[in-house]
Amino acid sequence: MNQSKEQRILNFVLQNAVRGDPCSVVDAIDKYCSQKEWAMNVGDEKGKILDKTVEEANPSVALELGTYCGYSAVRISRLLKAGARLLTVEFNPEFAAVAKQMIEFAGVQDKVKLLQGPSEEIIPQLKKKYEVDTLDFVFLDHWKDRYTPDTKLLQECNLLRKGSILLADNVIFPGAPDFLNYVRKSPHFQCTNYPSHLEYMQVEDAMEKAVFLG
Ligand SMILES: O=C(NCCNC(=O)c1cc(-c2ccc(F)cc2)cc(O)c1O)c1cc(O)ncn1
Ligand SMILES: [Mg+2]
Repeated sequence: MNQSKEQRILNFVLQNAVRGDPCSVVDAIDKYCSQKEWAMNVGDEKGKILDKTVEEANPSVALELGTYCGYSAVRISRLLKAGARLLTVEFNPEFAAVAKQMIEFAGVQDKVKLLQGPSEEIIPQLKKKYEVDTLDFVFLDHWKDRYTPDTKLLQECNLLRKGSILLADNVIFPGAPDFLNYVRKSPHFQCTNYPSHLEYMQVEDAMEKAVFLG
């Protein structure tokens, strides 16, 4: 059975990165996906915006929606303080299997909990099943038409607190127009747009930061 693109990315990392070194894993994925096969990792240009936002949030508990191969899970978790944790949600079992190996190779498995399943099922379980009180940081990078319903669900489940920071990828390309509308019109969010480019391409994209005001 021939390999998937995601398995090829993982194999390139296993052969070209340094076990236990998250930065070498991130760099190896970027090298492969910019030179060999495009893939929907957040990439280095938007990754730098992600880094700055994670540092601003300095989260004890972070949530990522859309793990894919684990690129941003590794990128985020390398910045977490001792004892902090990242919960990352992936719907697609094949992607989740690759991401699990990527996270373990990077040596961040003690900081990251990978949850495989639909976000709309997992979000309502976070408090009771995953012992979450509130989320300090949320990275939205899953299906673009899920950004708005899942943001509403996070609010309904009382998972956000005054100052919780949401960061959304791809608000220009592929685009999340309803999400931009929702958070920018809502009195409960303070929004900032960060123009950038689609990973590994010269196509315009942007990230949107939405701080929950309570
Ligand atoms: O594939 C699932 N999520 C990936 C979401 N991410 C994206 O779709 C995504 C796409 C692009 C992109 C950009 C240009 C282009 F030509 C095609 C795609 C870029 C990105 O940066 C993304 O983040 C998925 C599966 C599933 O079964 N259930 C729930 N989610
Ligand atoms: Mg994305």
